Amino acid sequence: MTDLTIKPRRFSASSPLQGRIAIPGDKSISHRALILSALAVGTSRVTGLLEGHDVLATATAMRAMGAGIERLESGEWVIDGVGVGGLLQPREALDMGNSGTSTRLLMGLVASHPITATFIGDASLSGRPMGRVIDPLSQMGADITASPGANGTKTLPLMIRGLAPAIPLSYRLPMASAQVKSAVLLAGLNTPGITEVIEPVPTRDHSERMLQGFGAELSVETEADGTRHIRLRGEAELKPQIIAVPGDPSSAAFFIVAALLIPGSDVTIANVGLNPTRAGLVEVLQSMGGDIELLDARTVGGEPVADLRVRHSMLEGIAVDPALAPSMIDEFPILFVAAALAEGRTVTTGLDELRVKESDRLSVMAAGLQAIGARVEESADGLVIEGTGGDPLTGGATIGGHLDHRICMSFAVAGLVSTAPVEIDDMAPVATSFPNFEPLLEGLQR
Ligand SMILES: O=C(O)C1=C[C@@H](OP(=O)(O)O)[C@@H](O)[C@H](O)C1
Ligand SMILES: C=C(OP(=O)(O)O)C(=O)O
Repeated sequence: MTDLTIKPRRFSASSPLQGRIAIPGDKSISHRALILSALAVGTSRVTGLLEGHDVLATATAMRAMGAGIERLESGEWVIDGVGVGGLLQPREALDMGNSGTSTRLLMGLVASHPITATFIGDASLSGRPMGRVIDPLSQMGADITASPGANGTKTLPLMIRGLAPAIPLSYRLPMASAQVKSAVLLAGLNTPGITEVIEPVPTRDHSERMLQGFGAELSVETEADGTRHIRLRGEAELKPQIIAVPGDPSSAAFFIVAALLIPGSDVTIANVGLNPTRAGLVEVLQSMGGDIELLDARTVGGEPVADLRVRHSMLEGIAVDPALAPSMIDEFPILFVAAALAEGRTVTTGLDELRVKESDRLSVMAAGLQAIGARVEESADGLVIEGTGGDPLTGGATIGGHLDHRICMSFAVAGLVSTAPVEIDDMAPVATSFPNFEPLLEGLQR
């Protein structure tokens, strides 16, 4: 799984980007398509599956727990499910690579099956907090032994012994996290009675949509203040499905921002997922003055999708509403690059969660942007950025990618709008979510 070849790359001031591209499948939806297909009774087919390392880690782990998972051709996969309750004891440790989503969702599955699994991962993943899933899953009866991390956190490697039947739980999320929500719901699938997740701040709802699509009894009730109560009836029988995975808005984000920033650009990005719980970046960039046109809005695989036409625009700084953060949580690194070239000041707050992603995305972005000439200040929960008003950044520095795909791609885009080249020490992590990022970029440069 882990490719140890280091790929240093240099990104230089770019000619206009022009043309049409299709980006790979959505990472969140791809994980869930594999997991739920593997738990259905019968054969499911998935098209447009993201074949990034993170999703492949989920596929390998589900195979190790008994599912039949086969790749027919690019993006097209067939999955023979074992049925809810039918997961087998994996013989070896499950290697989650760099993927937080794989780890937390699969921990949820194991928690309510009568099996024991060990989870391991790379250096980045092994530093990330797992207490957030260990707490609710332990309340459901799972027995979990984790490694001690920095500041009292619980981390990988960890071992989880599931309990079947598990104890149904009503759990109020202490942080806005779709991974924690999904871990509890997936544990609830093989648990008698009703498992409830109470979500004060809405996060991506792909698990809810797809569970309903597979025939699980799941309801969502929203209070006047927006708090969502998601209730799932356990011991569900999932029916196999045919799933078309839409393009990943989090991958599209790099091309949207590159096209907005590079003069003369006019790019159409086909088939971009625009689920409202994911579309915050488009809204923010449009309110900064970005020319992003939604074409042919339609539904693919139960998710809203459109083609996006993006043209070079002068952006204006903005105070980003922290309530939008969950709907663009993975897009802040590239938004910071956009803000660095906007006219005036951009202020972001409420972003503590960025500190526990593949890297501490607030401090890594602040330091990297400063190194290439941007004016950035880091606060406890956000960045304040004074833009150049469209002038290029200085560039001329080497940026550490910190095993974080989104950091690598954000600074690649920054290199395209810098006077001197920006070197990324290792672009290999990009293969976790967007294996063809570089060829797609080269194909658009005129
Ligand atoms: O559920 C998911 O598929 C994801 C949820 C988010 O993480 P959190 O739940 O930690 O916010 C996001 O950052 C990640 O890339 C994918
Ligand atoms: C945070 C991310 O992924 P994960 O948590 O699955 O590692 C991401 O893709 O930006």
